[in-house]
Amino acid sequence: MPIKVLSQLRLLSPALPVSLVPKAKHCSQFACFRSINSTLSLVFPLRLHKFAAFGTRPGSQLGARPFRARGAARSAQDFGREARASKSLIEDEAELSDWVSDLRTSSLRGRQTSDEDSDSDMAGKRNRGSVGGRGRGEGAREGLPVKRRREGETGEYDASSRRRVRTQGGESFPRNSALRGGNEGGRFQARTTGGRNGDSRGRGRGRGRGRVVDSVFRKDAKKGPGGRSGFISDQDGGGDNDEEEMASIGGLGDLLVEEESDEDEDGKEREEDDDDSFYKNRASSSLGLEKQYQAKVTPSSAGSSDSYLSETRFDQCSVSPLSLKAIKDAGYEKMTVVQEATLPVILKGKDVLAKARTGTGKTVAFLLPSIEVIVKSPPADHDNKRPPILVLVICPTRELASQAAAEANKLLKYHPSLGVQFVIGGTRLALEQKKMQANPCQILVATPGRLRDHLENTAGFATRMKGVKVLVLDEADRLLDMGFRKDLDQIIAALSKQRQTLLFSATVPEEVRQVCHFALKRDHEFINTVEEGSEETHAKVRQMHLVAPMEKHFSLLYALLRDHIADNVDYKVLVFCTTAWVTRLVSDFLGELKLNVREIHSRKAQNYRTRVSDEFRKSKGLILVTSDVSARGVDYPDVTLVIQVGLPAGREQYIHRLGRTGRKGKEGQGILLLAPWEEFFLSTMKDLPLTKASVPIVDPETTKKVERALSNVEMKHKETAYQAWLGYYNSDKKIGKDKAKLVQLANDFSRSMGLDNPPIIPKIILGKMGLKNVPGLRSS
Ligand SMILES: Nc1ncnc2c1ncn2[C@@H]1O[C@H](COP(=O)(O)OP(=O)(O)OP(=O)(O)O)[C@@H](O)[C@H]1O
Repeated sequence: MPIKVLSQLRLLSPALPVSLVPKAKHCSQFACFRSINSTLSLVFPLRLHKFAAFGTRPGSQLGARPFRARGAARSAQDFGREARASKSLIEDEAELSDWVSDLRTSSLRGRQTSDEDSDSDMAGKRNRGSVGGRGRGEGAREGLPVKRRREGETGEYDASSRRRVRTQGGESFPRNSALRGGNEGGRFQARTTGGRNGDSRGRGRGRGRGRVVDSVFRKDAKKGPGGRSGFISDQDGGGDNDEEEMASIGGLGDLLVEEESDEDEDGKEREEDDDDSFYKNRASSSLGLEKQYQAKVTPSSAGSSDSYLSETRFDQCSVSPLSLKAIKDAGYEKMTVVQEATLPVILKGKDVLAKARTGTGKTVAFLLPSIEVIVKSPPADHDNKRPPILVLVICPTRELASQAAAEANKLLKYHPSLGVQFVIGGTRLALEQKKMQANPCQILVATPGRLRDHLENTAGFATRMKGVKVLVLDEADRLLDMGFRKDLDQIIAALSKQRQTLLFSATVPEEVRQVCHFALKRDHEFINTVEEGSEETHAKVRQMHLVAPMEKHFSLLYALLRDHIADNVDYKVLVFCTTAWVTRLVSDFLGELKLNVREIHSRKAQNYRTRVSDEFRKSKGLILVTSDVSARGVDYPDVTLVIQVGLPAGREQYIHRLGRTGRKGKEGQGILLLAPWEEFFLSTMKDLPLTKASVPIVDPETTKKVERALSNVEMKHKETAYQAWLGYYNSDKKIGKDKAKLVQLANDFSRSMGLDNPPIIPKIILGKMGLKNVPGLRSS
């Protein structure tokens, strides 16, 4: 009884201290919870895995080398004692979803818990990019109503605010095509923030802290520190190649709220706006002393406008010989531009916010100096049982955490006393706890939700966290959006204020730049390697859009792929779809057309996703149809084409998805396939070099083939795709506000799959979507 179920959950909402939670596990109404959970997972396909206190934790993660104690005991307050106040479940929908999940996990089905998150669907809700709300990651869930939205999530907002960039003099102006000029000078902008407010941002390019980067490197190189020697045998920290869609997602709280009135929903929005203004106020005060400076890369690195490597070699920098040895083994000789720009600043101990294009080596850019900080810092006194974590890297996805840990392992190859470990959602907390106890490492890579779990539930962990010298937020804009902020608040509160903080991302929207100041010191430096007036995307990636009626999308997609395959023997294509279920549908469809295709999304079991991800990384001649689980950070080499079908979650998400091709200075191609009513999205990307794609030929024979393929796709898959499609676009303010029109469009989508009669949707779901009694829908 879903309504009853929701009311039962609501009964639990006023305050649910963690300590009370385990009792739920032994609740006599276990069967009832199981049914709650299965109903909820059907209706709200959330990722449900985190709430450790409610039951067994799934999965595992890999540790690496042990921590070598270097001193005596050191005390710190246990975070547990400062644990969060009890709160409403509605306030923290992700945790509620996790709790529900754990009930399911503990259910009599005896299912392998490590697959839990595959049951959740993160992809049903439009995720408006980095300033999006709780529906982060791959979006949120299939077929869900998503009412709670923040102003910052709208395309219009993105359009106006995103394109505000600073001139050398610090004034803001809209970026437009006239300002694009490549980076003939090969220069990047590096600025500091930290003080001045408002419009009088002061000094112009080249003034203030101006300096020439290569001279800095030469100077620094003379200092070259020594290092320890030895070979590390234990490399397991990087081996777990899990996929993370997001540490947690929003939604259930939304739904509970939605069940009530619009006023409630508005109230929720106001609550979040209040959060925003709190951070923005803090942010603007930290912007008061803003300074700017310009740095220059060496002339030779200025060659191509898209050059990702600088002329500076790692051995010209102040890097320890053992790190240099590892860098050499990894095959890196010259630094990438972002590495060159950030290394000396980080080594000086500054907080840094860095922006650099996708695939340009940001991971090494933050890992290498972090390792150097540890190597150079004197041994501290500490509790041998609870040795401090010295570097903490927080990533928004499991995949990224795993990649970063693997990269760290490469760099630590010759540092025998240093190790890396990663902790990620969707895995068994207890196992992580054991591994951390047995093998405490100095570097920890984590997803935010899981990190918070450890803070709250792992003995001594909070004490270890107090030792963090360097905090890295990878994909900073994503991490600092509303969805992760609560987790981050708690995490940051648990860290020492003496730490150094580094924020890296390919996209740093202005509003996030402001919000992010809560994590950084006032005198931090903003190092932007994307030249003013140039695009955030790679010049070598040809970007095109194709606007066509929805009924043609399947044929056009097939024709685009067919043509691309014909022209590229070593084709490697990513097809991004709006939701997990739409991803499955498209994959089925392309499979029916005998294309070599794989699918990856949050509905797939973790081990399958890991396997497919690995296969795609290594393969050529393969198409990977994917939801936004692959949008950020995933380093698939040599992707020749990225196709995005339907509205991306936002401008930033478009850029990150596109960034899966053209990595490391390579060429690539991107095509955005939209319906005419989605064309408005292009206005948010006017400063990007998108051109109109030529429409591929779809002859009658191809049309027939496509129709046949669609008719072979399982009906159930079409039904779920229809529902997911409806949920996704329903959450878009622009499209979702006119429900009748939305349903018309959904029915067009249904027809495009070959279903003239749209699939039936259960009334309860329609109610949740706010679509009850909307003409054109069929309900049961
Ligand atoms: N100095 C270097 N020289 C050559 N290759 C490098 C260097 N530094 C990093 N790389 C490689 O470049 C690739 C891209 O790096 P990475 O994934 O860190 O990019 P990124 O900027 O974080 O991308 P995204 O924004 O998509 O997350 C990786 O395969 C990495 O091993």
